[in-house]
Amino acid sequence: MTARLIDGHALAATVRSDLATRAGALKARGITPALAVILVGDDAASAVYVRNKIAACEKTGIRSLHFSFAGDVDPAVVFAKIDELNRDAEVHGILVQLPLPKQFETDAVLETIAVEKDVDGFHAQNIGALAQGKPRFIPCTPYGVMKMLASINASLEGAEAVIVGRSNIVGKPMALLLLAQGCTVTICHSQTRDLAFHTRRADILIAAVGRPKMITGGMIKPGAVVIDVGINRLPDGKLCGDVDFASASEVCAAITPVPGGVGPMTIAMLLANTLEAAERLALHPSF
Ligand SMILES: Nc1nc(=O)c2c([nH]1)NC[C@@H]1CN(c3ccc(C(=O)N[C@@H](CCC(=O)O)C(=O)O)cc3)C=[N+]21
Ligand SMILES: [Mg+2]
Repeated sequence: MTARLIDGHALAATVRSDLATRAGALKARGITPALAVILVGDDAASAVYVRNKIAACEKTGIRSLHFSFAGDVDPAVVFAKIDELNRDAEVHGILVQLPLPKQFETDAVLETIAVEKDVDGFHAQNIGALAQGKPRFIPCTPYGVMKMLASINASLEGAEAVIVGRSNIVGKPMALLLLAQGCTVTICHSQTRDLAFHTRRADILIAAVGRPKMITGGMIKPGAVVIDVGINRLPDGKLCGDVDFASASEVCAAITPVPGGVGPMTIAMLLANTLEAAERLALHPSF
């Protein structure tokens, strides 16, 4: 291994310590920052992520409220809960864990969350604000990736950034953020004709497809920065990313591990957005 490792756990701990200070300052003014998490169904991975989120809240002095519903729940029940949380002045952030069961229209659910409490940044208005270069909440995974790039002083102005994956929650907002920092951005996806042609040009390569080890060393430009957003569970139970770490780390300059990379930073930025929401609501109580 020749590449520098970008340690998501260490960076997340740094972010959390700053957040804990800010949470303390809010509490001194009588405001306890609070995040409400809604989980529908019994997806095992979702349960792990939600547990990690709640544990991270506790470490940081953020109150967490957790609401679980059966997988066959009537969507009206979940809409009613969101509505109640939207009105609750003691709740600053609301997150509905994705994916939702089939009977839900996901966009309709996300659009129900009050924009000023949408700490995932998935509401159409918040995505729109980001697209216009006036972000209100930056989606947590791409936000965490930007912090990881900053932590190694990656130069972004004029850099070739290639994103593999075009999801609304990672690929698209990631492209907007890199674009805003001066990268020339390419988004690749399942219909891209020659994936390796694009990835080999990348100074910054972001893998967010959900296909285990699909990006191999031969697809990477020597000296590139490689960010692995994928979290795949192999048949043996081990986690791996979308990047083949062994071959990639022989070629690139810096790389994120899985686990211990983007995942912990995603959670840290969720807490950051929750604190941001609480601070804004403290400043503008009528907001
Ligand atoms: N409304 C919503 N917001 C999200 O932010 C959201 C979501 N839905 N649905 C699913 C994805 C995925 N996601 C992760 C969060 C933490 C880890 C994480 O903690 N990963 C650990 C390992 C966890 C494990 O052991 O499985 C790590 O990479 O080291 C991973 C993935 C948030 N997401
Ligand atoms: Mg994607």
